[in-house]
Amino acid sequence: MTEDVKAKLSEYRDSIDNIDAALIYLLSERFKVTEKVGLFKKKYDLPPADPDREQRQITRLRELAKSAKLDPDFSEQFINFVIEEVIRNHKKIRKS
Ligand SMILES: C=C(O[C@@H]1C=C(C(=O)O)C=C[C@H]1O)C(=O)O
Repeated sequence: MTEDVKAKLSEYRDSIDNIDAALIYLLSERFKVTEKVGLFKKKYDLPPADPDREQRQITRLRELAKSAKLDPDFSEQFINFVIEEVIRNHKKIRKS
């Protein structure tokens, strides 16, 4: 690898590292809110999962992904992965 190639790759990776950090902070904020929702649902005896809400989120995010030139299938998989974890947490909160 030439020094130029190394420098360019390092520049791209610095940018990736910043984006990854932003994603972690954003996810952390999202999980802070969903924890509040979990406590709220426990208090008012609401079910941990809401499939209708999830379907609306998926539809919305698939549209957003298309306009952002991101693969809508990837976006759907990603949000399903996150929601799955949220529901797991809500079930734990409900039992606590
Ligand atoms: C956060 C909620 O609970 C669950 C988790 C969701 C999410 O992470 O976006 C969406 C719907 C629910 O299945 C909610 O009902 O709003």
